[in-house]
Amino acid sequence: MLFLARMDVVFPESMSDETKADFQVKEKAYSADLQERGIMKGIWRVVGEYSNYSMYEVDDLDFLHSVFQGFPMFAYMNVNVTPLAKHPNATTDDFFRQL
Ligand SMILES: O=C(O)CC1=CCC(=O)O1
Repeated sequence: MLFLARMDVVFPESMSDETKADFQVKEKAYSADLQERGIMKGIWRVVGEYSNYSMYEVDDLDFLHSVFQGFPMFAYMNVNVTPLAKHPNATTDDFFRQL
């Protein structure tokens, strides 16, 4: 099953630049691992915002939740998830293989 997530990152104003940078390094490594494992199918920056859209292919909602909870920035993110079904007009079953 495919899921689209929007993540909005909100760091507290009191957080230092060093701490933010440390979170960003850890987030990048965690994200790269998810992509290598084929769990995260892609991630895109929302232009002009500290937000992303990312896509996940998983069979289990509890597992998806654990994936989100594992993000180092999880405590500082608002996550909205949309499940995606096949559109009747889609010309392929595997969009990502086209990329
Ligand atoms: O959008 C960001 O920079 C935060 C983030 C969440 C997952 C990821 O890889 O980065």
